[in-house]
Amino acid sequence: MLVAKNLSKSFKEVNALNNISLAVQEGELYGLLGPNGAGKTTTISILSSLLKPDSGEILYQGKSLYQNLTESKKMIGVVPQEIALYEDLTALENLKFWGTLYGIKGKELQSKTEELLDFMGLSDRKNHKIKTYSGGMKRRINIAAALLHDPKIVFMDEPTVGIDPQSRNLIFEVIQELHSRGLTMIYTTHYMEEAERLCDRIGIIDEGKIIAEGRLEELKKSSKINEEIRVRFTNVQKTDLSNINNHFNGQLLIHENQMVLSTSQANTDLPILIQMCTNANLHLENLQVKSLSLESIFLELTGKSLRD
Ligand SMILES: Nc1ncnc2c1ncn2[C@@H]1O[C@H](COP(=O)(O)OP(=O)(O)OP(=O)(O)O)[C@@H](O)[C@H]1O
Repeated sequence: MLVAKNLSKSFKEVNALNNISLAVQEGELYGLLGPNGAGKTTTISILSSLLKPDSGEILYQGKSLYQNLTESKKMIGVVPQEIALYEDLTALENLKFWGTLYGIKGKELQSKTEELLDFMGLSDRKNHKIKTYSGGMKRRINIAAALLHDPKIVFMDEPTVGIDPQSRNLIFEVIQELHSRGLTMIYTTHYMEEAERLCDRIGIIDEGKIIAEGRLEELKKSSKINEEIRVRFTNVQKTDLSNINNHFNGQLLIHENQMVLSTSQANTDLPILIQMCTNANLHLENLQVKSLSLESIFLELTGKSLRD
């Protein structure tokens, strides 16, 4: 469906993309996972023709994007990170506005907007102004706007940023339904849980490069580590964990009251860890040994946390 070869892009001295190649099959949900500034938005802006690469090649169904720009654009839908809706218009008016831009008219526009409002579960609110919508509802209309012209491939740029967990689940349901209908999607996120839950295949991107790619099981198999020890403390400061951090150099992630140790030898590391916590007088609230997550794989590959 989509093949991109050796894409590079610089903004003055910032090397935003460095020789990125990827291929997405028809019907696939491909996740681009990476921290802020990794190059996700630049990648999808280039793949969707919003931005020209400095070098590289993009093919849709075997044909060059730029040699078939008009045809290719009809195949592409983009859900931008920023909400692209008029606050003072209703949801229906917004969708009609976007539909007109795509050249959809009359009865077709009417039925398409109604169908998408229904699909997004927002028919009963269609005549309310966008400014009365919650963040999650705006996101759903933003997704609907990208689907009006029946694209074959849709790019979604961090569609769950800044919304509550319930709205996030509704958006996941929408994406899973679109996936089951066979839509090809590229989904960017810096939340590893989303990539794990939704995506068929994941490309891990950092500093403008894809540093690992594959299905979740493949990524896990290729990693040297295989387990995570997750410890939640009742109350802990980063400095309380400095001895533990020094001992397990480079294997530890710390977020607020939680610490995650990535290891290939949980049997040996677990007793040492518990002993060190006892010595430091730390109160454990919860302890789990789990199989590897994407976050630990990212730590192993880059030496840093996805959330930095
Ligand atoms: N128009 C621009 N001008 C200058 N620098 C830019 C521009 N767009 C992106 N960059 C830089 O390119 C790099 C990649 O940015 P990009 O927005 O693609 O990352 P991202 O992974 O999407 O991050 P985020 O999750 O924060 O959106 C960053 O260093 C960013 O500052």
